[in-house]
Amino acid sequence: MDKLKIAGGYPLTGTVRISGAKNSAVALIPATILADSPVTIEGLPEISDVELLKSLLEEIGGSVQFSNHEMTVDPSSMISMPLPNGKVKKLRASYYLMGAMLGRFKKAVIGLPGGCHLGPRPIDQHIKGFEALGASVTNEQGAIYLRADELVGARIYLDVVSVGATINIMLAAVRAKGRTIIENAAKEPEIIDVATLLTNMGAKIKGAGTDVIRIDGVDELHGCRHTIIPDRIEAGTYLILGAAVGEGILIDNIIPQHLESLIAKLREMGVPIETKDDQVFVGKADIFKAVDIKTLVYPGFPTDLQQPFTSLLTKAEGTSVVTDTIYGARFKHIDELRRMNANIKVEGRSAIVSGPVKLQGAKVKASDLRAGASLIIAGLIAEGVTEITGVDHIDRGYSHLVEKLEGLGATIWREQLSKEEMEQMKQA
Ligand SMILES: CC(=O)N[C@H]1[C@@H](OP(=O)(O)OP(=O)(O)OC[C@H]2O[C@@H](n3ccc(=O)[nH]c3=O)[C@H](O)[C@@H]2O)O[C@H](CO)[C@@H](O)[C@@H]1O
Ligand SMILES: C=C(OP(=O)(O)O)C(=O)O
Repeated sequence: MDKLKIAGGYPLTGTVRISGAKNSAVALIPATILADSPVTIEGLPEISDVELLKSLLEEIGGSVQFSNHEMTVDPSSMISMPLPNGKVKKLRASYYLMGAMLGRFKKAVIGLPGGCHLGPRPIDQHIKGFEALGASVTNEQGAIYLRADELVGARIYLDVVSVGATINIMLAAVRAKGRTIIENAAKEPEIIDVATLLTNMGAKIKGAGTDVIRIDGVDELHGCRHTIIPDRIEAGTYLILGAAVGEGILIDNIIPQHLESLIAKLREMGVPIETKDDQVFVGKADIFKAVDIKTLVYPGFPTDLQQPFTSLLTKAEGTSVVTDTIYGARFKHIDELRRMNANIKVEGRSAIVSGPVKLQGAKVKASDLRAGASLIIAGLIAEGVTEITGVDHIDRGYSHLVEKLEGLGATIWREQLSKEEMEQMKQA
């Protein structure tokens, strides 16, 4: 296990290229289960969630080649192997194995997912969808058992707008009999990306990216080639980092429309931003104005950028209020930022940030993926050395992080945890 060290307080410049989207990748890879011949996905990020899903597909009999960001999955020899424990617990998106295996085999046994601890993360809407399609779903000792004689299209209204439930129901429905209509569907770009792959595989899907998705089931899906969309959350992280410590940073391979809410907030703070077709240039602000943010479903401000943005707000003049309406307890990074001299208090679903303060390097722990991103940004801002443990969370979602930051001129490196530190991590 590693820790990250950052010698902060220095300006960054240059160009950074954004990788393929984690939250697409983790759905596209399970979607390949539904095909009867090889599927190739180009532009995948090199992150541990992708590696875990690769080995889960291998566990169920798939043949998977992954090199140079390109994965080819031959699903023809897959079987509906039960996966009640093990790697499924290490990531959130293992829940997509439920929809994909149910769609293809009409049965699946999948352990309840892991992923970032952001407070309660129920999957009742996924289950509601599977049941509506005709599956029986039971929870036995922490694993979900799904079985159906046949899947039949249905009208499903999501009580909560959920990215995972929308995609999972789509995966189960593409090979069901007849029409499925998902109402109050999530509209995130990753949903369109998954629908595009499934359509290229022969599925009939209309309306992905709106709140009503219509799926007409087909008997078979075939192999194809697909290029993943860029990661808007990774791109957003570099935009925030560029605003915080950049003296001119160009972010390449980005879809600016996916980040309109963030770009608007950065401009409101006084950060100069120029958008081009697939690039965004972040200039240097002289002073930062305090702003309030409220996380919302897409196209609102993404909850996954709330934690990184909070680090930038420590530099703003005045009081900023950060409210997370998606995950009201997504504030585990705040105590760590306080160790670095941030002046933030949490009240209910909001963090109140007073600034500007001078952050100082400290030993801190990433409790989840975006808490890690927030601490990296804080470490780059802070005077002195910041040491971040919990790097395994960061590795779930940031491809080649150290190399990309070094490319911008940052002094950041990995060190192995000592035996003592490993012991402390286990006990925590
Ligand atoms: C792998 C992946 O794509 N992860 C993303 C996905 O997570 P994930 O798909 O798990 O998040 P959802 O969109 O499902 O969750 C949104 C909200 O709905 C609630 N909910 C969700 C499902 C359900 O059955 N019941 C229920 O009550 C959740 O607790 C949360 O408050 O979207 C989140 C919200 O944009 C992001 O933070 C995650 O990065
Ligand atoms: C919460 C996140 O991921 P996951 O849903 O995979 O835990 C995230 O990407 O910020």
